[in-house]
Amino acid sequence: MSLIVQKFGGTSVADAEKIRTAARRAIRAQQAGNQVVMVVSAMGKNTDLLVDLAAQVCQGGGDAPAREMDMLLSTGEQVSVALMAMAVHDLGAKAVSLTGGQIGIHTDSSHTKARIRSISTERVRKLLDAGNIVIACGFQGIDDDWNITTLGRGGSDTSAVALAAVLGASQCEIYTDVDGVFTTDPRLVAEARKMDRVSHDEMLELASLGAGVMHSRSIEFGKKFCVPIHVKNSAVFTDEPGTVISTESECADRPVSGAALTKDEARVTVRHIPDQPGTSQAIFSRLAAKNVTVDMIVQNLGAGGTADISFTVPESDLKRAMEALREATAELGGGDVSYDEDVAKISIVGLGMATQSGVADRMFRSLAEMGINIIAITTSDIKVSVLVERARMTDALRAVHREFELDKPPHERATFGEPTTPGKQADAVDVVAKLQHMEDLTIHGVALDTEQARVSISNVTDVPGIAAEVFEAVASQGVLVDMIVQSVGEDGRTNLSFTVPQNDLAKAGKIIQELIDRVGGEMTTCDKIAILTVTGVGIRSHTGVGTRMFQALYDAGINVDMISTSEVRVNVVVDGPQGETGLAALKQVFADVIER
Ligand SMILES: Nc1ncnc2c1ncn2[C@@H]1O[C@H](COP(=O)(O)OP(=O)(O)O)[C@@H](O)[C@H]1O
Ligand SMILES: N[C@@H](CC(=O)OP(=O)(O)O)C(=O)O
Repeated sequence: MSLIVQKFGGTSVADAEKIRTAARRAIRAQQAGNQVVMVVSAMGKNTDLLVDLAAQVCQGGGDAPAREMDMLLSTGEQVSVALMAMAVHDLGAKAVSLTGGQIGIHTDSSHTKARIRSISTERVRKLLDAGNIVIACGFQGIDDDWNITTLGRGGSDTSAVALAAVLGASQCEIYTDVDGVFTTDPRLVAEARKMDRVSHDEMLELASLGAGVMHSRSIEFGKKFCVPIHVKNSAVFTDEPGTVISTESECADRPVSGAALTKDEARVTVRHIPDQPGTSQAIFSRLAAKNVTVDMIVQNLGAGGTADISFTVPESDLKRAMEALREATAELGGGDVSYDEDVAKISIVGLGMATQSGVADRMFRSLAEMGINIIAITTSDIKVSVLVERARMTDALRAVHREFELDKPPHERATFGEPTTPGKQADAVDVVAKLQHMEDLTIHGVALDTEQARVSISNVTDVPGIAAEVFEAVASQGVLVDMIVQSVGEDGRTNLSFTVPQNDLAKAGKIIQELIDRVGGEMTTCDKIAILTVTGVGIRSHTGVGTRMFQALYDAGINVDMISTSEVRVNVVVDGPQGETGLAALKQVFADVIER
């Protein structure tokens, strides 16, 4: 008998009628011959109401104790599962509701953002075998000391996919208030189109860059444990397929599959820090110690012995980030820290981007045409992110959606009816081994690329259109740009660095020189750089990765020139001759977590 996990988000259990509709759906799946586990979130906006209540009670300026926050937030899901079980009974089937602790979802003790360590399946299996629909609280677990923990906002998706993985479910259905995963948030861009399918890597990036329809860590599980995920509309009772998240992209030859917006992050900049080995390590180890997740790290080449570094942090972590930075700058003996909450991050994601030139410049041009200034840029092989002023974020999202014609279906559309199970079925022994460390860090590999060169432009006028002009010039020469970073400007000037294949450096250098002769600025190039890359799953959200990486490079006496991060990789640029030493250092520091 096959087992199905059905997850119902808050929007799908917002009132009594919706709860009954969800219960009917589960009963129907059971009547079709499946065992059914429902994972349910708090009703409607109840979690938000609880967060708000906590803020009203804590007026002393401090944060509410995290343990008590979890005790409070977990109650939202407890209300839903009890009501859901009652609805199932009322409709004539058997059901038992369980809290995270009762199921045996064991987590670490990092309250409000706990990670799953393991899940016991015995109790769930017994209840299923006795003919029950099992109704599980999403979003919560229990630590070694029986404290209730929560998995971070939106975490019920992660509970659902993790349960599907341990129970060997044939599929995990995510029911929500839209028809599936769209090319961008349909609430913000009316032309957004539902995708038939999307690959794990694209979804990982989209989810971590703001596509709130899925919790990014749930995609890690989907990928690690080969769980087919179907995102569907809970209000529609048809065979409408929704979106399948699996190994395949919707269309391989399109450069961009989707766009996302993050508006709850703040930009932090540390200027005038000593440009020497150990700077990044001092900063990121302190941030990691305070469990601050960092994104969009932009470090540009230093000038006059000092460097600037900028990054974004969730607004809710800003206070802790500032404390960490005060400690770090005191230790480094210099550095001015500033922040800006009036920013939003716009990203484009697509597997096809890795092999096509002229993608980033199209994004930059579409923003320039709307008069939107780019504050900072970072890229990885399958995404480009830019920081813009918050007031212009929706215009920016619409502009990039239009530019890449995401509203139009791809020519060669993947057909439905194909098996949705991934090509590579996980080996049973492998799965069991991984399940013992459910959410531990997994690194696929460490790599060195010595075929790239770097071009850096400093002191160019910071106006809309400058990035578009630079990358259109490079693309006009047919040169494939790999990493791009644009740091946060100062006094109306900004700096841009990017990497190109060594063979193309002369071409790129010539065209950029012509450009800066016109618009001002200075160019430096380096014909031999080394790019060190760590790839894996959920790298960005494991704050320890950056720390280990920068510590290892520091210990090896290597200075980091550029950094870029994404959910599935971290790249750093170092001096060419130091590449091999850097590679050896990284292999050693990640030896215990590299997948064999
Ligand atoms: N790329 C996207 N595709 C679909 N929905 C998206 C996307 N990005 C953001 N969303 C938003 O996510 C919402 C669903 O997530 P959420 O409100 O958390 O629902 P649930 O309560 O089901 O978890 C949608 O209503 C939509 O506005
Ligand atoms: N109720 C939790 C967990 C969750 O995942 O909710 P939803 O499925 O409605 O996004 C939250 O609001 O964060």
